[in-house]
Amino acid sequence: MEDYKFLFKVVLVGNAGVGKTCLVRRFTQGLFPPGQGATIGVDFMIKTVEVEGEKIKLQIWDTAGQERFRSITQSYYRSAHALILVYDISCQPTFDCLPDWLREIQEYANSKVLKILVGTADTFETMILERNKFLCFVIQGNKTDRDDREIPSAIGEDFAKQNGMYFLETSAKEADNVERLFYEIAAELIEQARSKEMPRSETSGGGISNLANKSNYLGQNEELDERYCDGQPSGKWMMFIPKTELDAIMVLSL
Ligand SMILES: Nc1nc2c(ncn2[C@@H]2O[C@H](COP(=O)(O)OP(=O)(O)OP(=O)(O)O)[C@@H](O)[C@H]2O)c(=O)[nH]1
Repeated sequence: MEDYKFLFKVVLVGNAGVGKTCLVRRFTQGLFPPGQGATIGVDFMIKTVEVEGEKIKLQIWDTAGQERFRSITQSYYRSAHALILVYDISCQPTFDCLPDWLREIQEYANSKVLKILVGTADTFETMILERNKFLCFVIQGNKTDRDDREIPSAIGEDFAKQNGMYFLETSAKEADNVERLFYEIAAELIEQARSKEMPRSETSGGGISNLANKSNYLGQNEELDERYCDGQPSGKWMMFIPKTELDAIMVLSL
């Protein structure tokens, strides 16, 4: 099994044509695709990075910006650790739509919540996340290589600040700030994961069921939700799968 310490799910959303697919391909494949077609539904790519000496697997979900795919893409927001909301700095309407995106994300991120702890037998590292709070939320202006900018950086930055988000401008075309975007997200998620780790003693009292033969559910959070929570979601949920060898899962009743 591949060796990594954390698996993080990063989801990109934003209007059609802002460059989400190009950003993902620039980061995961190091190229700027010529004649990139519109994304149909949702696509995903994986890249393992090393941050602060830890191997981190980033599962990057690229959603379609077109309205007609919205019902498919909505279901991906709620299981994200980090959400990147992208606009095109040379296209005012893509910036004007950001409040609508925020409303929609809020609506879908606030659905059922539950709390699960996942650990390995000997270390039992655990992390708990609030489902209705993304750990890392970035507003990102793309296409900085263009000379027909419509949204000044300061306006984008203000919007991000008002909504408590990170802000970064990138160019997928020129590979400007793209690595930085994903590495900073990974670093932020690691920090938050570490700060949420609980000592072993705090985890006693819950029921532990053996998952040794079910480790193929790594990262499949929706399946974990359904399978291990008896259809009674409540409280918080867990999204990190911390170790390659998953020995046990603890479901806490709240
Ligand atoms: N100049 C410039 N063009 C870019 C950049 N990133 C993407 N593009 C162009 O913008 C267009 C749309 O890019 P995509 O990556 O397909 O956009 P998307 O957001 O994934 O679009 P949907 O899949 O429809 O949601 C393409 O023609 C890209 O070549 C960039 O950084 N600079």
